[in-house]
Amino acid sequence: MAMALQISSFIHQYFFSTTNPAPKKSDPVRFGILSTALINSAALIYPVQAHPESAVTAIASRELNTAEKYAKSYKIPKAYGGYQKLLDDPEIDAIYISLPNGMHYEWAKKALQAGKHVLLEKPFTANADEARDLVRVAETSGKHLLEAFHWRFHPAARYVESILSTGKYGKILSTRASMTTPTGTIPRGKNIRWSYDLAGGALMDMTYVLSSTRYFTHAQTPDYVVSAHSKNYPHDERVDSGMIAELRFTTPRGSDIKSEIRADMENPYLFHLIPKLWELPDIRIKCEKGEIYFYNFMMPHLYHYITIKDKHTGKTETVKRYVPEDGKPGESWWSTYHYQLQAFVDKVKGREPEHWIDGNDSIAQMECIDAVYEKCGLGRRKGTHEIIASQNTV
Ligand SMILES: NC(=O)C1=CN([C@@H]2O[C@H](COP(=O)(O)OP(=O)(O)OC[C@H]3O[C@@H](n4cnc5c(N)ncnc54)[C@H](OP(=O)(O)O)[C@@H]3O)[C@@H](O)[C@H]2O)C=CC1
Ligand SMILES: O=C1OC[C@@H](O)[C@H](O)[C@H]1O
Repeated sequence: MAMALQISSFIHQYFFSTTNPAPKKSDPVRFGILSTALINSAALIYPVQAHPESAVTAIASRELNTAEKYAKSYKIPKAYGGYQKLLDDPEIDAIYISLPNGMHYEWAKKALQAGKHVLLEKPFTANADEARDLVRVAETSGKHLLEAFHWRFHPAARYVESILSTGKYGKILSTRASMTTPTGTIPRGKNIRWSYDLAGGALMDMTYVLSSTRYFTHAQTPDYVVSAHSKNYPHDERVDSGMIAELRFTTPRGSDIKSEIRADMENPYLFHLIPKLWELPDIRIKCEKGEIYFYNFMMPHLYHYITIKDKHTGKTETVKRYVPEDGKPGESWWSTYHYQLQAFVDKVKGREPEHWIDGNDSIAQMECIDAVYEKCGLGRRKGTHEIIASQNTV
């Protein structure tokens, strides 16, 4: 189902950004994009079209020809054959990195060292060691670095967070987060999600399940991982096509919170016949005095609902939040990516964004991912540069 969401998001983004083009201000944040990845248009190019203070100035691909074709089709002024060439361009302020997971660390580090701000796709890096080093480099560079957990910037996510922050429903007891896509929607083989060398795998790709769990519980790293079971890709047993795990967290919001997560890139069909298209990414949060359920937390701009059950009264309320409640900037058609862009531009411009994800949060997220991979026996993921280095020493 995740793929269907992705396609809907492209259409949504294309439609609303082309019908709401923003007149540009004189000094936009000039983005360069590393790679011609599929996600670029939904995550950055279309949101930029509808945003007054940003511009996509350059695209880089491994091949110049690919970059040129891409630049032409999206009306991007400059095209580079080679990622470093784009980083060397002094007319670029910020880099959006949509490279395969295993390449995030290397190129984010190079971008920061070239004096650029960085919007880095999830997962932040291949593992926590890389995350720690990258955050250190960002701090030294004085540039901003943001992990592109777009969903957290949307008013629906902000709303769930605000309910929990009131403490009305007491301590959190347990959470259950899930993200799946039916078998066949990510075709086996070439897709980066199946490559060990590019740090693919279900938990890496559908890392939203840990992100949502950690965000709403205010958790950093788990006290321990109770269990973790991977379903392995038959063509490369080091890659998880699915992952189920149970973690325990102690946080300001609860002690020994039981958190279950499930990610599956090959979700079996119901009765071997029906793809479970209704299984959108969701999270259930059980508290002492109530229960909150957030359906489609990952792309809430397309559709979502939030149910809040009060254990005391027995009443259940259903809420949808497509715009911020308090008059803050936002339109009903703004996607998670648009909100994310707004926050990123605010930060670069020296304004206080509505929401932000700091480096320590991204480090803790990668520590959780490492812990789950260790527990299931697959071991922490390796970065592409690490794999190449180990091959060269053999
Ligand atoms: N925020 C979100 O909603 C989403 C985020 N993502 C994240 O974005 C990133 C990109 O995902 P996706 O758009 O599916 O990626 P794609 O597979 O569409 O693109 C990846 C790009 O990376 C470049 N690349 C460099 N080296 C390699 C290599 N060895 N093999 C393959 N590609 C290579 C290629 O660009 P070129 O040839 O131009 O150099 C390629 O087009 C991932 O980190 C993913 O987790 C993905 C989907 C949604
Ligand atoms: O980040 C993502 O969001 C949508 C999914 O379809 C995709 O696999 C993943 O990379």
